[in-house]
Amino acid sequence: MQNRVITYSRNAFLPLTSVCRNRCGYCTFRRPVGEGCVMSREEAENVLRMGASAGCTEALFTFGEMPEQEAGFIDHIEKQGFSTVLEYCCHLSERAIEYGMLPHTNAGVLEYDDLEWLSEVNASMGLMLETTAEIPAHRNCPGKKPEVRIESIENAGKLRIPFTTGLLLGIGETESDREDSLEVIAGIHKRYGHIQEVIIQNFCPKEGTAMEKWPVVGSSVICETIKTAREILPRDIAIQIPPNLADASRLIGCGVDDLGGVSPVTIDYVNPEHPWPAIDELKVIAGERGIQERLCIYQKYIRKGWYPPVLGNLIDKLGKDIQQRNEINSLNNSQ
Ligand SMILES: O=c1nc2n(C[C@H](O)[C@H](O)[C@H](O)CO)c3cc(O)ccc3cc-2c(=O)[nH]1
Ligand SMILES: C[C@H]1O[C@@H](n2cnc3c(N)ncnc32)[C@H](O)[C@@H]1O
Ligand code: MET
Ligand code: SF4
Repeated sequence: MQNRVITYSRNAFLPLTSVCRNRCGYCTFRRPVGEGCVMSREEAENVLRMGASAGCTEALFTFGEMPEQEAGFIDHIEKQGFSTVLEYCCHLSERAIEYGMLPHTNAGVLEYDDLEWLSEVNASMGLMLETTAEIPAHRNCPGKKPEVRIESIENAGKLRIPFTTGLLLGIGETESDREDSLEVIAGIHKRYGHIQEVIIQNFCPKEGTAMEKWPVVGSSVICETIKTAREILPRDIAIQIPPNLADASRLIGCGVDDLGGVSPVTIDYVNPEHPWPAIDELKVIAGERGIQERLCIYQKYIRKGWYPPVLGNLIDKLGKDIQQRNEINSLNNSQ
């Protein structure tokens, strides 16, 4: 995997709701229940339309965890014509498929049954483990308890959902906690075989949060963690870093395989102060390894047929589309 080409996915980011039952000390994405706390159908359709015309292959649904547990939320979701955010997500996933994009959902922790029916319209799903350590940043976060996250990731394995997980670095964990978190992910993958990528994401302090002045981890810690991840994780798991948060060109040499989802039509709503590099810049970051587009479901899982029947034709078509684009790009490079 070390010398394989660097990959990325072209996506359109839809933050369906900012309401969340957790209170992570590092997060500015979360907002209280109020006007505009649910993305309207019109806004969502706009992002899907723009994404499709920009050649995106993935619709990324990321939002607050179990928002229905927050008082007054139901009124806001009902205004869009749904009784839960997952019903809304399911509807928009179907719309995304009609627009020609593969849905990938990161909704936080989900109940087994919810995971099961949402997976019927998703090509892949994700949930960051964050860390196996009990840390103050996760006080008042029922969904960030390590055992709760681990169970959810295992459930995705039982359901054969191609899965993205990862670590958030510098939130109060120690070096040995990072090793422990990676061992846990490796162990889950050995049992279920569904982890396609692990994100090594560095925490970025945000103004107005409890962790505004919290020290950040430097590139050397990120690099060490990537190397440790490469040692601990099975070879078939890709290591992803977000190119808008870290010094990606330097970290490539540490064992990175992938630059994750990059959205040409929206900002990164979780890290709005960090714009993504332009798609042309990804080529510079990847250097001699070269850069190629991938789908949100990796080849291995396409071959195994780990996707719902409704996605068969679209996966086939998009696979051919990106193959053609990748060939044209590599031809241009060799001229
Ligand atoms: O733009 C972002 N994309 C995030 N993504 C998107 C991700 O980079 C891509 O959608 C996947 O690589 C799938 O192609 C996540 C996906 C997950 O499943 C879990 C966590 C994340 C976290 C982020 C994030 O913080 N910012
Ligand atoms: C969607 C993912 O975004 C990450 N996330 C949440 N807040 C921050 C932040 N301040 N800096 C970096 N990553 C963050 C978490 O790991 C979450 O699971
Ligand atoms: N709320 C979910 C989680 O933290 C996904 C998005 S975070 C902005 O797991
Ligand atoms: S990081 Fe996710 S779970 Fe934590 S408060 Fe923000 S939206 Fe909620």
